[in-house]
Amino acid sequence: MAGDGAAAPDRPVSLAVSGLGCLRGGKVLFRDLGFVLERGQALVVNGANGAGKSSLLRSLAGLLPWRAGQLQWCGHTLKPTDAAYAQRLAYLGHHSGMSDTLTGLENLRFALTLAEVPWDTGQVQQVLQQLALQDMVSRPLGRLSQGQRRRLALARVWLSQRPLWLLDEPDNSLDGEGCQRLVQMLDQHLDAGGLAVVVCHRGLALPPQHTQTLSLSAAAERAPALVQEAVPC
Ligand SMILES: Nc1ncnc2c1ncn2[C@@H]1O[C@H](COP(=O)(O)OP(=O)(O)OP(=O)(O)O)[C@@H](O)[C@H]1O
Repeated sequence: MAGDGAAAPDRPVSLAVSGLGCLRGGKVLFRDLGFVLERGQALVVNGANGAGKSSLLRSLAGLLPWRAGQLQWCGHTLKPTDAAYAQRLAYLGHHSGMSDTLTGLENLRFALTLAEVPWDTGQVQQVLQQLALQDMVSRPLGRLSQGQRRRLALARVWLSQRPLWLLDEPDNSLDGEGCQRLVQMLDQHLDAGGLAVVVCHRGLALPPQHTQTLSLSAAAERAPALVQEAVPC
């Protein structure tokens, strides 16, 4: 199925983070943060506004330099600018990063071309169907609702064929049905052996045996608590 093919890495993947620290605007957001994700596992990150969740995700994506600590991808120690690692991840920030004037399909084609992913019409159609987007992808993005745009951004991630997904509040603007589709999408990605780090205020009903939760404290001086359980939806 499309989801499986889109997510399946060629071989088992892992991400190990240790001693990670982040300084932003002269303030320590977190320090000595660590976790390990093996094939098929997700980390859900929660915490108060301003606690540093997006900064953590940007650090993991190599968009913010990490001040302390180490990242290992499949056992190899990374530098923030490691191009091979960048090609293994799909990052979704608060904004979709798509053009308002292009249609949904044109945006997807552009994004997949940039990511050097071949266009597979069958797979694209299947992902669009799973996110209930078929009827709106021929419209310019600027004429879509926020929830529809978010679904399209998720389609971009799904079709990216990257094993590591870094998703910042992917449920933003999604209705209940959209949240269910997001969970199904993540389930399929994890089933196919992918990894995910998901920032989420509300929590997502991901499989508990494959999900860790990291709570970033608003008080930056405190060490973050890592709990081995899922957050109920
Ligand atoms: N570009 C920036 N320069 C300096 N400080 C920043 C910058 N962006 C964010 N910050 C600060 O870093 C801290 C953490 O921000 P971040 O966006 O990571 O928090 P968050 O946990 O994702 O918050 P939210 O739940 O509101 O999305 C905040 O105190 C914020 O003011």
